[in-house]
Parts: sequence; C-alpha cells; structure tokens
Amino acid sequence: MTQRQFPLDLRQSAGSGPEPLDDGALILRGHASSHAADMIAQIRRMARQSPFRRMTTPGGGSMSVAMTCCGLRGWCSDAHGYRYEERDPLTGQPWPAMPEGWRQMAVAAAAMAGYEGFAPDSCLINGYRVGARMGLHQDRDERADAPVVSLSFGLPAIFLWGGLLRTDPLRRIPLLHGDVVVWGGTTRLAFHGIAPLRKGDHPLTGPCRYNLTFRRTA
Ligand SMILES: O=C(O)CCC(=O)C(=O)O
Ligand SMILES: [Fe+2]
Repeated sequence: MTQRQFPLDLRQSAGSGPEPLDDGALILRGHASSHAADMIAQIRRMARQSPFRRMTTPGGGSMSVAMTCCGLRGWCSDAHGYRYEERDPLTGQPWPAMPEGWRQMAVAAAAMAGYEGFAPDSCLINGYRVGARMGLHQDRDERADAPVVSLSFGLPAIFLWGGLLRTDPLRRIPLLHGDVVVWGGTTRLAFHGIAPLRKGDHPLTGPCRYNLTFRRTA
C-alpha cells in the first residue's frame, strides 16, 4: 500500500521540544502554530498602515523579499545603507505598534533558549513569494547582546545556517509553518540566509511565506 503523503507546503511542524541548532541557538518546532491565523490577520492589518515594499540595497539593487515592520523602530535599507528608523519612510508615520501578544511570544521563546529578559523593540516582517530569497548575511544593525527570535508562517523555506565567517560551511534547515528559531550568545552573528522560495499554496497564506524577526535595537 502506498503511504499517503502530505504535500510539503501543507505540513506544519509537530512541536516536539527544542531542537538544538548551534551554540546558543535552537529551533522550537511548531511553537507558533496555534497563533498563526491571528498573527497572519494582524500582519495583513498592519500592512494596510505600513505596506510591504521591496527595499533598495546600498548597491542599487532591489530586494526580492518584501518587508514591513512594527514596533518602536523599523529596519530600512536604501542607497545610503541599512539602519533602523522610528518612522516608516514610505508613510512618514510611526510604524504600527508591536502587538502585546507578539511581544509575549517572542519573550517566552527567548527564555526557552536561555535568554531571560529579552525586550524586543522591533519586529521585521518579511514577505516571500516564489523565487524570493535572502542572501547570506549577519544581523548586525541592532544590539548583538540580545538574541533574534524568528517565526515562520505559510510556505516552507530552507534556512541556510553558517558560522561566524562567510566562508564557513552552510547547513540547509527546513523551516515550516509555526517554527520558531532563536539565536544569540556566541552564534548571534552567525551568517544565515533563505534559499529561493519554492512555489506552493498554503491554506493560511496562499503563495507566500511570512517571517517575523524580533530584535532589540536600542
Ligand atoms: O526569513 C527568514 O527566516 C530569515 C530572515 C532574516 O534573516 C532577516 O530578516 O534578517
Ligand atoms: Fe537575518
């Protein structure tokens, strides 16, 4: 008898305890699944206030990932470089507030990874469609003495996880709907990225993947 297989893009992770990723880094599989529908609805509401946009890189290119932010400061990229801004440059208005439930989830996930007292003041919201990718980079525009907490919703993606040198070997780690990754401490500045998103259709997000990263900027 052939085993019936769920298509990859309908899968979500089981929530089977922390999965070590690296020193100071772990994956909480499925940890955000039960909040997904609410959080996706909130993302869509926020995007009416501060729309997803494809930012320009300092090199003059345009990012394939569409971004928006919430919280006290939002990450911005343009011809002048990368930085955090208190106002959305697109609207001239403050970014949408970070919902208290989001903050609590990020604080709890950080604590599960050993980072007590995480106080995120910014959340970068990435929107990926088929082919969108994020090249290998370090998250170094915010405080590196606080962890990054990352939530994935919708279509699966391959997370590329390296080391402190750009040339360190890369691991390819599937991130599914509801997965949470926390990294800090000695691997806070590890290089990472996202492989080009594969086509799919997710019941909650259709052809997209959303990724939320909570950070401490000041
Ligand atoms: O989409 C992801 O899972 C990672 C995003 C990321 O690395 C970033 O926004 O800095
Ligand atoms: Fe990053």
